[in-house]
Amino acid sequence: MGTALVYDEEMTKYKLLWVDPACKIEVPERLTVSYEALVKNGLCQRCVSIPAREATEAEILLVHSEEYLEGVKKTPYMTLEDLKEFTLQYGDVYFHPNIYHCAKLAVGSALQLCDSVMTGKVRNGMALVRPPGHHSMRSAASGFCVFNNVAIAARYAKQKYGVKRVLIVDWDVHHGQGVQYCFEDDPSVLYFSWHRYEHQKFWPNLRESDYDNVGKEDGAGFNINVPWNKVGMKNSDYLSVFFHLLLPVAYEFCPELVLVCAGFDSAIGDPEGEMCASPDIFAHLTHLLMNLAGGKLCAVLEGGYNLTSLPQSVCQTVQTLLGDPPTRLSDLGAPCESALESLQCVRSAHRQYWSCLRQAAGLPDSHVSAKRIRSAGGEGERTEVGEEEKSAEEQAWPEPPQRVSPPVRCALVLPGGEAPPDGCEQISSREELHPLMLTKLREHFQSELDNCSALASLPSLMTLVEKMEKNEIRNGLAVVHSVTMAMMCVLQHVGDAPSSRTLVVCVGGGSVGSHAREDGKTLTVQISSEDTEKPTGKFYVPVHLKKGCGDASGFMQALLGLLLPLGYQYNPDLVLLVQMPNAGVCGGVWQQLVGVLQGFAQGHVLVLMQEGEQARVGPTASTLLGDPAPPLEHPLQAPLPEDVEAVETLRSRLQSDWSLLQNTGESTA
Ligand SMILES: CC(O)(O)NCCCCNCCCN
Ligand SMILES: [Zn+2]
Repeated sequence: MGTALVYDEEMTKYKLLWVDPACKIEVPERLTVSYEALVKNGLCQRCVSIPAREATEAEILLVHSEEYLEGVKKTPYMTLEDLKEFTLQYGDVYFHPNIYHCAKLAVGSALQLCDSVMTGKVRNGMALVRPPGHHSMRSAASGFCVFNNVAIAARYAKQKYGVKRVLIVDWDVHHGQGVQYCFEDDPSVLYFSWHRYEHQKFWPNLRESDYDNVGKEDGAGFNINVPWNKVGMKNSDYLSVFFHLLLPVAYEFCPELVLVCAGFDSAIGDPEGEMCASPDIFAHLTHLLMNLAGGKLCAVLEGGYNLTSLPQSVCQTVQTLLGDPPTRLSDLGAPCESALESLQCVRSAHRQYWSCLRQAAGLPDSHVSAKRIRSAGGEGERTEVGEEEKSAEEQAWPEPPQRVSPPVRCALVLPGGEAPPDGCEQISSREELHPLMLTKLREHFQSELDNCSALASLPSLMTLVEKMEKNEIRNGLAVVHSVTMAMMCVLQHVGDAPSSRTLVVCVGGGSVGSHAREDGKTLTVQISSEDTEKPTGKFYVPVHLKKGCGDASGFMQALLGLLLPLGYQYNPDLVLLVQMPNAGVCGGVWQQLVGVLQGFAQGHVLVLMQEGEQARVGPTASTLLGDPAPPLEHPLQAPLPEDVEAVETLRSRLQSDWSLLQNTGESTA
């Protein structure tokens, strides 16, 4: 299934007709440069083009009042003076004879996108619209917004398609107070927003934008505000909030539809946000949301005022929606102290509503050690003077690198005779294993080697790895006689490369110790129900879950709160995902793991399975081919206290080595 793009150049046909410093950044070029960048990068042509349409009055009235609509309806016939007069009643917004038409098109575009996704015509998509929407309220325009495009789309999806739970992720740098007011008492719509706040000093200067505004009455817990109290937030700050707050809650909420208030003023160079996250961060934020709701994701443009970073961010988002591998994010540092404090405040405020945020009993908040930030080389407080003096517009950043999708997406090595699932290429090679490899194997696997079939698939596996290294293949799956033998082969082969880094994810028990060396060429995370004899090290992380991989919530907690931060900071060039014999991992969680891990290493994920696990081949291949993982069962049970404690203990022990694991501020030290 494809990716929809909704755009109509009619929405460029309104602009500011008088002097107003607060509004001059909201220009028609925002839309044209974004659309032209999609065309120039060949992304527009890969999308399913969906026409915009005007919203009906009934659709607008899903969120707005009659009197407000009646007022806006008159603006096309107003003189310039009347327009100025009409505008004065609202804040930081302007009207124009054609803005009502464009505002109806913006809402209609969001609804068209919604229809295309909900009817299964496409998997996901983006609507490039203006005027934006998330500030507009029931009876008021605000912050360049006239109608609340995304809020109307959420109500529309619930009414027309019976959607029971909608997640709205607002990564725009401003707080979408309009959305918050709309759903704050509604437990069927989870609104998440981060926003520049600076302790209420930043627009719209609302007390209710702070982290303690968790929603009201039945909606308590379903409104999540992450205030940024400093500017200059970076990729690691954004990712930390995803790993330690948004994703765990989103998986527990288990939405049937994800709407994104896709504002790109949270990117570097934007005069409003003054943040320092690179445009390619949106490739990862999008990727991390794409396995929710069975992949049903609608991104609707909100803000974004730097005409260089905006189109780059739009392209990064659409390219990920299309299934291209995200770029590798390099040198992710520690989240800054201010971000950690905000993160900790939000987690505390929401702890009572979300079982994934329950603190491990007995581990007081203040278990973090003050030395942690300094020893992790974390910036702690960002003191680079250089950045501070440069204005947002003077900031420079590298153009996001090309995201090439190899000619073959998924290749398989299967035991003799089996046909590969549709869309996958099969690899079988007759070459002999390299003698040095054979020697190495004999050292470790004397007994198995007597069984000649043990080696059968290894030459093909090596061919698969070589094709991956040459970027001829994006990812692969091999069903082998012995996964530990295959693992050794792969790591022996890639380990020869001077600076190779392989993230090894072992699902299930069993000894993987031999290869997990401490030279940093591999980082092994083993999730199982067994206590492994090998001690935890910086590069070997055994996650012991009481019910092992059979318990979805425990597993997801380890995946989101441990494995993702570790993997992003390690930044491997290959991910080796090994399903150990008798791992007992439940299907849904396995597919989530296969889906999420493709955000690393430009999608180079190699899955190893043992013969006899053939049932898993089909679903694994479909996820490797880019199909979204099916949603986990709802409701997700609360993680076991022992598992919470296990993950928490590992996190606090490892966070001095891996600073992306941090999720509490030093102030509690
Ligand atoms: C969609 C949106 O969230 O990007 N709208 C932002 C509105 C900002 C209003 N204040 C501007 C002050 C000028 N420095
Ligand atoms: Zn904004």
